[in-house]
Amino acid sequence: MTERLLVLSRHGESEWNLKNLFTGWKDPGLTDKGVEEAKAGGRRLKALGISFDIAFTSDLSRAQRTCDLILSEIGQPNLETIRDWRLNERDYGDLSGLNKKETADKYGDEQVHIWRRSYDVPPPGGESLKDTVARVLPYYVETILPRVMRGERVLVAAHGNSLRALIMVLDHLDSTTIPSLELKTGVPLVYRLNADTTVASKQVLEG
Ligand SMILES: O=C(O)[C@@H](CO)OP(=O)(O)O
Repeated sequence: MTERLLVLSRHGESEWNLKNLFTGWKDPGLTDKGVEEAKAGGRRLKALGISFDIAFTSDLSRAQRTCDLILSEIGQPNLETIRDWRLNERDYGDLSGLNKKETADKYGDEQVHIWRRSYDVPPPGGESLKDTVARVLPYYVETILPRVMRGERVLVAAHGNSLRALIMVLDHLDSTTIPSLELKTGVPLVYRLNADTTVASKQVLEG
């Protein structure tokens, strides 16, 4: 039977997650805790006997490092890995590098929540989640999904919002339910798909 395994993981905690800064396409590295989170995710996958045929990650180092750490933990350090900007974090535009708390103090909690979690309101000069779906989804459908459907076991190590964009489609969330979906750093989500590409099962590998 074809396995159709798709594992998604947000990167481990980054330096800017720790400092509470809007990150987007900026490229901070992982903190020590982030490294540990990524390794722990790898260990949980290993404990389930999961291994991969191909990995995908973004153009950003926090996701690439997370991908490498997961693959090392499961004993596949040299696995073919494809990097693509379409898996990048949502571009935070003019907010990139600003402190989230200070920005909320300046513009109000409600406005900042709209910029952070609404479906179709972009932050100034940046991408909305809808814009992010518009680049992540074609990449998923054209490049990632065909591999899953032919039985390759696929790892995607990416970002909070590029994965929220993908999960919105996989889990049939809409613009009213997506705002409450939060992804923890370094926690792998194990999806198994049906022959019609819908989700057969989903497991959250939390510690
Ligand atoms: O700063 C970012 O790029 C993201 C992820 O850390 O922030 P948010 O929680 O607002 O989606």
